[in-house]
Amino acid sequence: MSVSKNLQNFTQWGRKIVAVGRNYRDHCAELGNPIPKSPLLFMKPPSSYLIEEAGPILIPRGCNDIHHEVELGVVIGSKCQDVSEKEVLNHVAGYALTLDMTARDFQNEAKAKGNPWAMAKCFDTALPVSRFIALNEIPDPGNVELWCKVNGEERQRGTTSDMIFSISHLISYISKYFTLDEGDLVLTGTPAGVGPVKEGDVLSCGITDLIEMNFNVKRKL
Ligand SMILES: CC(=O)CC(=O)C(=O)O
Ligand SMILES: [Mg+2]
Repeated sequence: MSVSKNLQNFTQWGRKIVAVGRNYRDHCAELGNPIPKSPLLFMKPPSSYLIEEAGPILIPRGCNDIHHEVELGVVIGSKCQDVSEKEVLNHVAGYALTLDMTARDFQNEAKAKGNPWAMAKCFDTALPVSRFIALNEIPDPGNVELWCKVNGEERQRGTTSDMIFSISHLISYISKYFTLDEGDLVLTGTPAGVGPVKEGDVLSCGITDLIEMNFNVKRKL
């Protein structure tokens, strides 16, 4: 797919962000969650994007347990509606390295009450994101090593080959229920090792041999 120069600024488009949860067995196990039979989906708003130069990750007011979740993001290049798994890669413009920051205490409370996860997943700065990564930089999205460190100490290392549902399956599945548009981002779930960060920490993550990003963590005043 040829990518318009403009799409390299996908975070400024204000497009949808669809996130997949529980897509790695080891992560399901660490939080005691069942293995899903079909993709578990939720949304994050474009106002949650945080690019590296823009400042720190802000722990939301009242949150005492914010977790890092490193994930591969997929940038949609053209409208996806009822797209078959075989066709999906024709609609992918590129990728991004992301952190699905999660207020775990808010999420646990919401889960216990059967409420939605918006407070846990949608706060400002809940989606630190890298530059646009072109298709040729990730020749095989099904075999990408992701890592995450807190103050230099490794917390997460996993590979997209361990996803329960592949990128093709996820995007085809989503497109059967709602349309994905150019500039939308799909977060593909996190491997094991999620855990807390606190004010003053430095959170780093990367794709091995390709990209690294670093964020300071502060509490929102
Ligand atoms: C338990 C979660 O927060 C689900 C999620 O986002 C994931 O990546 O898994
Ligand atoms: Mg996640």
